Amino acid sequence: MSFADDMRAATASMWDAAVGHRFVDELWAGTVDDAVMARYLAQDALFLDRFVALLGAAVATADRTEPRLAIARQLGLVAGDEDDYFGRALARLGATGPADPQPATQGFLDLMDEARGSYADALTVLLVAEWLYLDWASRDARKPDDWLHREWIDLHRGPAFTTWVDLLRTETDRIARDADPATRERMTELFTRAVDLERAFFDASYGGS
Ligand SMILES: Cc1ncc(CO)c(N)n1
Repeated sequence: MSFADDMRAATASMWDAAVGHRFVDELWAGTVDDAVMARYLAQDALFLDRFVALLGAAVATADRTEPRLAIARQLGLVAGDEDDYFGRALARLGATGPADPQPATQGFLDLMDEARGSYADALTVLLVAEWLYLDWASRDARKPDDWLHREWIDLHRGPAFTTWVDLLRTETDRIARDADPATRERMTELFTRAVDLERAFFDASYGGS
């Protein structure tokens, strides 16, 4: 197994708890309560801001042109199409102004700030965020009718998004292959923290932390 696969296998129970979360089930069914969706998206708007900074750090620290350009293109999509969804979704849900970060969100902001220091660290956190979302969004099921739910699924699935996650996985494996044991250990620690936070982030949408 590759390094990325090993890290995922090591976190399987928490990974599966996030991918199979009640929020994901309700999103697919189109039954997420508007208050839950509003809480989730308001927190995710805070996440997205720092996620764009993390993508920028990966653009800056990549050691090859090809991945640097691929990451830059994805940064453009997040700052474009995805930001457009947020604007429409939060307006429809009546969200006013930026939210205060809940503990899971703050945990992610801190993790992303830490991970900006090196390509290895940035890649690892990007990989979890995108791979785990690809996983829950790739269910083979009928999509919900309401654009609020359907578009959030569509932003995280399909051939282009799958290619993007493949690149993150390939890059993570390449960097880990050449890295010293301390770096690999640090990558594993960041990966595990990120998976835990993904689960906690979904929980928080229901008023937990
Ligand atoms: C919390 C969270 N994790 C991952 C993604 C997708 O990158 C997102 N939008 N929000």
